[in-house]
Amino acid sequence: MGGIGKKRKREKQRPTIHPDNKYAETPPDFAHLASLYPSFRPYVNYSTHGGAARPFLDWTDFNATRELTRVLLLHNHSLRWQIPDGHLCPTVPNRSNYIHWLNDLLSSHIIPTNSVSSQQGKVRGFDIGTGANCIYPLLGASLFGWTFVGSDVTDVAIEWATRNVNSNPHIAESIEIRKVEDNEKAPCLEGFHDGGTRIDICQEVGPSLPSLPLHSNVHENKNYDGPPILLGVVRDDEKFDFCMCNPPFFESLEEAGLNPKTSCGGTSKEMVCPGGEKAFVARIIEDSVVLKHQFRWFTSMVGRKSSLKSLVSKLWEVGVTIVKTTEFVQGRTSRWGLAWSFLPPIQKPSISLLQKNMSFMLEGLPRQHGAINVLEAVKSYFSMHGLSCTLNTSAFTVDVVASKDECDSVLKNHSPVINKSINFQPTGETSNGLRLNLSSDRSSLRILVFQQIPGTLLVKGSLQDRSSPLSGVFAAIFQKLEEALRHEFCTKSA
Ligand SMILES: C[S@@+](CC[C@H](N)C(=O)[O-])C[C@H]1O[C@@H](n2cnc3c(N)ncnc32)[C@H](O)[C@@H]1O
Repeated sequence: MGGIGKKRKREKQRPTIHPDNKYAETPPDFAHLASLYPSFRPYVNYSTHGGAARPFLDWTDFNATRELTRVLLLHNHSLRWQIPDGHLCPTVPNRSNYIHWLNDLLSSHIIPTNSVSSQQGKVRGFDIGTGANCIYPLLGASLFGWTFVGSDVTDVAIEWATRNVNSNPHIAESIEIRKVEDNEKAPCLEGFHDGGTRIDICQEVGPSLPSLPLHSNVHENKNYDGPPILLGVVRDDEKFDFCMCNPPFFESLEEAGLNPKTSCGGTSKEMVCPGGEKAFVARIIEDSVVLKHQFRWFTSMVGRKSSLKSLVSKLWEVGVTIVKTTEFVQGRTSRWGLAWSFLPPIQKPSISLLQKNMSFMLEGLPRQHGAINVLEAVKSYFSMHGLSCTLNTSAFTVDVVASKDECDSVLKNHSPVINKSINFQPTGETSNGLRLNLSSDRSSLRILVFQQIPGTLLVKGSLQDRSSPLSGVFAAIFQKLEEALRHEFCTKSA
């Protein structure tokens, strides 16, 4: 009983719909829509189970789901829309979640806004594989006034996406539909190794690509060898605030299968690519390394948690500065949003100059990752950068002593991979009070780790005093530490 109760409680706590989503409070009212739109009426059935007649749709009927999407886009977004039989039919609440999450990212000011100049001050996005439905550009333009390039490889997608754009003259100017040539191979990526053998995946075209780290885990996976995705499609002089993608999730038609409980359509071109979503998004990551100065945010939807995990590792390997993930839940289906950037995160000067204490939480840690492991990782992080630090296992603290120059060099370096087995020689003793070798240009900061609840740790950082020479870099150092710990403990435990 207790177990079931707990499970229910956990299910209730699962993230569901974005709070700004139109359907967050009130799901679509089928009876009301049927009363307004006669074409929708034939698809609404009523169950009399339990007294009151409750409207419902037959989700296995493609025409019913398509008509629902059509009337929702018309009713709630004033958008005229249609797709051909059998093509992927988007659900509006689900696709809106991605758009709202993107809006959160863009307005978060985590990275500079002016580093990639947008067209006439308007947000500009690139929708990879916009599909016949062109759903993301239509929603993004209508909800937030964004402008878009929507790309696709199939003639049918290009024809119907163009038709959907032109049916909405109020936003048509904001959306360009761009054909990706299917007969071209994506530009070659060099430098991947498979068991020590160098593999050149295809013949190189366009700008040369940097070698990726040799320990890239991509050799475990199938490589993408389809048409270009970003590189070769985005023009040299173009800049975008973001790219987005709902990739072909599956490796084969068999894997795509048919969910007998729903009928959202989807042709093989829409649903399947060799290597599946992992290969497709891995290629977006590789393209992003080359196009890092042309986009503020790169994002993609991911259909499997296992893909998310390996893609996040790949991102850190290629040297991104930020990774953000989110979970989109609709009914019983989960999808994940993955975002990354190569821009330096904004280090808020007001905070770094004034703030003496900072903290963050590490959540969802597996049992084997306790406070001591995190403390050891903190010590390892700083000592790998050459800073002297002391771990006090009874007080759950690490005291770090550094000069301003040493801190600056930490900030200039890429985050090192935390190596928990590193040997470190402490330079001083600490108990509750600090007793470290502080010369005049050196100062100390203390990191404390507390267990909040099982699986959740609070990491606190505090400067010895506000006038410390480290006060100007404290926030930035602490942010770097947070990224390194999240990378070590949160992505690997995902
Ligand atoms: C899962 S569908 C997504 C359609 C739409 N964005 C949505 O969310 O419903 C994937 C789309 O990617 C397109 N596609 C596949 N490879 C592509 C490539 N290299 N460049 C652009 N589009 C591609 C497919 O034709 C298909 O329309």
